Amino acid sequence: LGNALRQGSSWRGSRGLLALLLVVTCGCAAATWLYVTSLDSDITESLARQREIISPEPRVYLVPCSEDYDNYKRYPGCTPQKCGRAVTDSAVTREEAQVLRRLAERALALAGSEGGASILDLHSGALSMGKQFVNIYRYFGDQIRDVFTQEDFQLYRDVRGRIQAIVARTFDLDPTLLYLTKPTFFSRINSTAAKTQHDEYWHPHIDKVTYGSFDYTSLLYLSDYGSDFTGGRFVFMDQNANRTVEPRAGRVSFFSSGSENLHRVEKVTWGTRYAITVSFTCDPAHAISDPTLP
Ligand SMILES: O=C(O)CCC(=O)C(=O)O
Ligand SMILES: [Fe+2]
Repeated sequence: LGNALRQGSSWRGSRGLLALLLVVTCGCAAATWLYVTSLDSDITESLARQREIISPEPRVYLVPCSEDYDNYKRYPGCTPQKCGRAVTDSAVTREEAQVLRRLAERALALAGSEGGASILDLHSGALSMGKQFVNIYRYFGDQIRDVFTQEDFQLYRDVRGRIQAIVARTFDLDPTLLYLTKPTFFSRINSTAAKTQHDEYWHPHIDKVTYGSFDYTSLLYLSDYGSDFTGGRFVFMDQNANRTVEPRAGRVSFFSSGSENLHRVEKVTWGTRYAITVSFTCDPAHAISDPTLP
């Protein structure tokens, strides 16, 4: 009997050991899974889909500010203290976006890059042509008045003002301490293979590093993802995930320009994508005035 009891208890003991082993194995598997998925940056979330309408309030996604801003002079009331991204479909109407898109089509039809990405900067007059740029005001002279009207410039100024107000409201800034800066430009992207570095729009970058004076970047989309073009989504590249914004005509996406907002644009696979990049600085020395016809 004593023997049988001893055997019984040792059997119970090894069953306990087996259960413990099972728990440890499952625990290890779960930890490994969590670790692997945390390394996997292929998780993609959408911040804004083309088919939804984000209105009246912007959809705001805050992230901690990077230390980038510490390397620059601080401008109270403007320098980012609140960082992140936001998307709104109520700042610019689809009709206004269409007017601006037609303007971009007319202007970029004058020339354009040989590769897939062309830009037009109304301030400097820079327009992609073949493998380089020309100054539209010099190159086309008075003819440029057939392409742009005073009303076009008025609409551009209006839209710029509305975007500035919404950036200021979202990030708790004084709107009068935010200035337009350069480059501010129209872009046209299609699936033609790149011919020069200027055509390589898809590289991950930080606007503050690429463009220096930027503190807040805004993008006004003039065409629709999925119907005017495919590919070409905007991607915020976060530590653990990619967060996309699908372009929609009239949609404004805006964000603080530091490394908290590393981003890229997917390659356009079909069709043509139009957008305007409107950038803001806190440094009055880098301010530019609204473009006007010469
Ligand atoms: O067109 C876009 O969606 C983004 C372009 C961009 O990243 C830039 O102009 O710096
Ligand atoms: Fe950018």
